[in-house]
Amino acid sequence: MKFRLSVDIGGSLIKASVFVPIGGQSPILAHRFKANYVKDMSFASCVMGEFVDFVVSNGIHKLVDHFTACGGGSLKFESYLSKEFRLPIKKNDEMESLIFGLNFLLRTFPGESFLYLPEKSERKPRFRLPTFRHRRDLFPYLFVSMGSGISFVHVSGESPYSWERVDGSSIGGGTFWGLAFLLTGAKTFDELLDLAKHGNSDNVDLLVGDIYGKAYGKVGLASNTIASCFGKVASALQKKKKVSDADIANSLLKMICLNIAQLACHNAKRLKVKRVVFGGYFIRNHPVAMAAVSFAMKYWSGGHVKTLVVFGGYFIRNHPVAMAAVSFAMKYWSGGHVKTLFVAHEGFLGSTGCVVQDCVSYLSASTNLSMLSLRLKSGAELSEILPLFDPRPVGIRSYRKMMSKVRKKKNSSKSIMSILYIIILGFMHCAHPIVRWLGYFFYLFLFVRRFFKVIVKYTCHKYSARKEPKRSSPGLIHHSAILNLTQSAPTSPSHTPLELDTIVLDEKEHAEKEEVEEEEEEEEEEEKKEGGDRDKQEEEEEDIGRSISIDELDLKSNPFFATPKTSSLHGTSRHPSVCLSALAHQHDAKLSEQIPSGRKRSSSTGLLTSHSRYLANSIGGDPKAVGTREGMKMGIMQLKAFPKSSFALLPTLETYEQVKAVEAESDTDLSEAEFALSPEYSIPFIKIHPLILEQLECRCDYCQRHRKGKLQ
Ligand SMILES: Nc1ncnc2c1ncn2[C@@H]1O[C@H](COP(=O)(O)OP(=O)(O)OP(=O)(O)O)[C@@H](O)[C@H]1O
Ligand SMILES: CC(C)(CO)[C@@H](O)C(=O)NCCC(=O)O
Repeated sequence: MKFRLSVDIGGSLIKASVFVPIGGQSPILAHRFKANYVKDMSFASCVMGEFVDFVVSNGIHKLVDHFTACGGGSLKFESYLSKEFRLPIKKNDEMESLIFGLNFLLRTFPGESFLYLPEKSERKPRFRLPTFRHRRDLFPYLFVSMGSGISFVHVSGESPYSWERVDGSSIGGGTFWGLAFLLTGAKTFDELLDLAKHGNSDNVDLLVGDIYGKAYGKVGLASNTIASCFGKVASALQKKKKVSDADIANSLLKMICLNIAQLACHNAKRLKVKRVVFGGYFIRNHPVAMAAVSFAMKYWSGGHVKTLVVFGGYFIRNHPVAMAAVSFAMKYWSGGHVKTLFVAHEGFLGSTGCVVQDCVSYLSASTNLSMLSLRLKSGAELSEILPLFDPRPVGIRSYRKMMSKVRKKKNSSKSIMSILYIIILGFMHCAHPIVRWLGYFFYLFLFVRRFFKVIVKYTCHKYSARKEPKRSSPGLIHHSAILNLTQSAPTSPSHTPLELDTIVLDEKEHAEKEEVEEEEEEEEEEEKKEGGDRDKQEEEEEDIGRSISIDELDLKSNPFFATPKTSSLHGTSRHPSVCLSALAHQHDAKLSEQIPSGRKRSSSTGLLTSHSRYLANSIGGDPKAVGTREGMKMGIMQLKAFPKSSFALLPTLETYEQVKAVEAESDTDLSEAEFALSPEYSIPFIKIHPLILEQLECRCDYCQRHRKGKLQ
């Protein structure tokens, strides 16, 4: 799997996403970018050259063999870009990429969409939502792309072709940008947002109360409802009153957002859709915009449309005023029936869609979105949106430079300190004996500390050398996970195992592999049909692969995990370890094939621990966290990401309460998470949750002895 570069070249901005596979060409890169992820960058369209410079100076164009592009600029700048990068461009449709990216993000990443509820908690107004795992929860919806201009797209399904652009508005982000620059002294977009945050639109807008003196109750207009945007300005200027830039920016932002939300509401009503999703860089997590759009949606739907609104777009950009205004507006106009959602990667929907589509088409044209989501999650992590116009500290090469600077600095400060120590040592001879002895003790302390540091460093080095070496490194599990995209969704335990050592670099090789695998699968199926005994075995295996919900596990009455007594008796993670290692013995042959050489231990528990660490590594987690609360959290997040699997990372989960506690702490809803043996890996013990082992009546010595003891 190679790097992927995608760009969305819009009317105002260029958004780029780079897919970085784990264990990339540079070890620094692999270290810096722990796992596969899509990294976002953005540039103003007017600085197309700057974008090209960024890609070229960081050598990103050398890491890819082509790049994908969407948006109007992908057509306009096609020949310019392909000449600069000396790479072929694959052009994707703008709307198609936006929808693809949005569906992918909403269906894949928990917390991608969030409610903005400033009235609930001022300190933490965001309420992150889980993924839309079920299609019925999401489709159909109305997507509002808030870019330079506004597009309203009706999305009826997951396929990238199930959409129709039903409306548009030329009053959008570009309008705000242009008018705000005209009307205020702001020089950058960020300045504008800052102004809007501190402004008060009531000083500029004419309210119903300003006209009526109170509410116009007969037609349902509250006194604080805006009767006319900027309606106070003319009279204020006539009276030679100054209108502040902040108030103008705040009012303008609200005006445009309210207009967009109003159109969205009318379109939603017309199309009878229940959900409206807003995206585009214009919103850009900006609280004023989000709040304004939310308010408008609520107002204009008149409370009749139960609407789930997801706002995106860089315009809003985490801005508390915009988010509050949108949320308020949506609630107001819908009579409380509208849920206003914002998306975290709003500005990068197109480029993310492109990069993900590119991964899909590279591997297999038939791979569907949900499969990709599932697979990417094995190592995927979306980076935070990086600041605009400041690509320097984030580039690959710049990172290398940065690191070498840090190293140089460290080295020079070390040598200065050593010289200082020698000088002090010289002076100490002339000092009072007490001071001298204190000095000697201090030096002894420094020496001992250094000694331990060296030991720790040596062990860590040994460990990290294991962590990210060339082939057969744990990190490569991600490669495999991605490569497995082409295989059908795992349904039976006999599913093809992951090949940790294989990186398929070209489609041809991959296609050949696939053919062989398909043949093997067919053969296996025929064999199974032959023997009745085998049928039985198959049934058993199917049962193991069955998904079990956490509630089904009835953990409270589970003798192993329900009482604290059990945990004190067997230590925190002994039992699962023993169970797991018993299973490990059963599958020893397979294990020895799959655990990288030199990692096998004589003790089965040791084997398990090493394997848990190995697994932690491979999912981009902290191996030191295995068996700790952090490890638990990570495991839970992982369970969420792989709904059909469970991990050995969870052996310390002893009680249902504990699961619940971690669930609450990690802001994850586990009610839908399924705990089951995953058939994707041929190493079953990795995937077995200790709680499930118990359910499955594990036949390992330890469990059997324990059961006997209980019976007696
Ligand atoms: N730093 C910024 N500089 C310029 N505009 C910004 C910035 N941050 C947010 N914006 C807003 O984002 C808008 C652009 O949004 P977006 O990138 O989604 O649209 P686009 O793709 O350029 O346009 P279109 O989709 O209409 O072709 C701008 O018009 C502006 O309102
Ligand atoms: C032209 C696009 C689609 C380019 O992204 C966008 O800016 C837009 O939807 N503008 C509004 C055009 C209209 O009035 O329908």
